[in-house]
Amino acid sequence: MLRLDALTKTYKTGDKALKAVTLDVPPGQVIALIGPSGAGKSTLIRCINRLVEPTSGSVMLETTNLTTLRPAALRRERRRMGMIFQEYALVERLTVMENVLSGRLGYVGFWRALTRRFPQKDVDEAFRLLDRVGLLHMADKRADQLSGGQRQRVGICRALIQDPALLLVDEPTASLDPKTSRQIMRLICELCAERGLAAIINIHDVALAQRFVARVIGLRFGEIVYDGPPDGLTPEKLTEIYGEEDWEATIEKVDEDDAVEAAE
Ligand SMILES: Nc1ncnc2c1ncn2[C@@H]1O[C@H](COP(=O)(O)OP(=O)(O)OP(=O)(O)O)[C@@H](O)[C@H]1O
Repeated sequence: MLRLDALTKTYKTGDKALKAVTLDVPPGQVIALIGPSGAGKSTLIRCINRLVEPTSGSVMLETTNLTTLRPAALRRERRRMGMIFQEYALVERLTVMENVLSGRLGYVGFWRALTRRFPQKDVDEAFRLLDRVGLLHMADKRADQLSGGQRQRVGICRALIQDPALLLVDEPTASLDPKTSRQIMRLICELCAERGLAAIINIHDVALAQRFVARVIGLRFGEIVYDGPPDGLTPEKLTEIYGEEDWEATIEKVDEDDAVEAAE
C-alpha cells in the first residue's frame, strides 16, 4: 500500500539524512523504525507526507505518487495519512473533543472549520473513538488538564478520525513513563489491527519495538541495515545498527517486561 523507492534526503546543510531508501509496506502492516539518534528516522517519516521535501526518489501511496503532487492534491492525500507526534501537538486551550474533531479539518468546509460546526457524524465518531481509548468521560476537559498518556490517546483519536489509510507515528512514547509507554504502544497496535491500518512507528526503545510489532526496520546513517522480525535482532545485529553496547541487557529486558505486564 506504500512503496518508497530510492528515497533520498540531503538537507541544505549537506547532511545526507536518507540514502536511497527502498521499502514496501503491505496493507495492514505495522512497522517499527529503530536506529540511533541522527539515523534519519524522523526524516523518513516526514518525507512520506512531505512535511520534509525529499531530494529524490518516490513515495507511492497505493497508486498515487506523493512526491510529484501539487499543494492542493497533496493536502487531499495527507488526509489519508494520520500522524501521531511525540509532543502530542494538541491545542492546549481547546477541549479533548475539539482536539479530536480538529482531525476532520481537512474534510469540512472553511466556514464550518472556522465556526467549529462539525457534522453530527463526525461528532458521533469522535465519541466512539474517545470511548475506545477510555477517555469518554474526559470529552469536555481542556487538553492542558490531561496527563501525558491521556494526551497521546487524544492524539491517536485525532489521527484516526481522519479515517487514514496509513498512520505515521513519530516517537509516540518518548515523553511517557515505561508503563504508559507500553499501554500506548499496545493501543496503537490494537487499533491498527482492528482497522486493518498500516503504520510506521519511529521508536527509540528497542524492547518496546520488539514486543509489539512483527517487522522491524533498522536505520543507520540513512540506510536500512535491518529489515526483519523482532527475534532476528540479535546482539550482533543491534551492534550493527547502534554501535557497541551491552545488548544482552536490552533483550533480557523484554522478558522482564513480560513478567511485569503479566503482574499488572
Ligand atoms: N532541518 C534539518 N536541517 C539540517 N539537517 C537536519 C535537519 N533535520 C535533521 N537533520 C539531520 O539529518 C540527519 C537525520 O536526522 P533525523 O532527525 O531524521 O534522525 P532521527 O533518527 O530521527 O534522530 P532522533 O532519534 O535523534 O530524532 C541528522 O544528521 C540530522 O542532523
